[in-house]
Amino acid sequence: MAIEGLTHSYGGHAALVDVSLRIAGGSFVALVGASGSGKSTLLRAINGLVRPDAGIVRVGGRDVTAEEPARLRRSIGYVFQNIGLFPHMSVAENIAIGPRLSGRSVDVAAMLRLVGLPEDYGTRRPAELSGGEQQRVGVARALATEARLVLLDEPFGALDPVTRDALGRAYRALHDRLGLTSVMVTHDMAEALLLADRVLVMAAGRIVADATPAGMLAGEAGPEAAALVAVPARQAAALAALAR
Ligand SMILES: Nc1ncnc2c1ncn2[C@@H]1O[C@H](COP(=O)(O)OP(=O)(O)OP(=O)(O)O)[C@@H](O)[C@H]1O
Repeated sequence: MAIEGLTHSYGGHAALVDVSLRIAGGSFVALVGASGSGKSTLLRAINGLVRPDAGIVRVGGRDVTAEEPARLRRSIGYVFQNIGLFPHMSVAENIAIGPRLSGRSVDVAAMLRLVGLPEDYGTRRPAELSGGEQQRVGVARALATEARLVLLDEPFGALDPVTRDALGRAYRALHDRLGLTSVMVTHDMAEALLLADRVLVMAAGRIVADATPAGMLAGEAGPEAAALVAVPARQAAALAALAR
């Protein structure tokens, strides 16, 4: 995926300022930065939920800013915090809805197995699942579209730390197995460092750091990144000292 000169304002407020970026197919990119720095706007400009004022987004060589948003969203997976499952539909219907809109059928049982849920969950309503299970359904729904690019906006943010860790690692394994390209917004720098191949830091609508997790930890990515990395690094050191 390639982004060139992406710029967007809400009213007079600049949310994205001339963002250019290349993301290699198969990579797992984490997007971090302070609240309001433009992370969600960047994701939403990629899948057409936000029409940028200027700039180009190319996915697989085609300019998606020119595409019809509904169609685009059926080819790019999107997983977000409060996943927005339809409460009156069964889990199976929720998973099948995207493909159905494109006139395709989907093997719901296979999708449930893929995200580690029992097949008989298909008949349940979302309210009959835990938050973590609902989030797994959200991942299954995104992947049922056969999307190979998946955007995740704080996907595990509302979960307890144990479930969050398990789901993050399970998603990373799926990413590797299916050869996905994933872009994940997270507020948790430790999660970004542990899951991603590459970490981007945003501030005031711009990308201010871009490095591998190892590069971030080595202090190669500049002051904004160093400040964010200092927190989990200090916590890890403190925990290691406690365990001694
Ligand atoms: N629909 C909107 N209308 C007006 N302003 C908006 C809208 N959406 C976002 N903004 C503003 O644009 C800026 C970037 O918002 P965005 O949601 O992209 O940030 P973010 O980095 O994802 O924040 P957070 O981490 O809090 O989710 C913020 O200042 C926000 O207030």
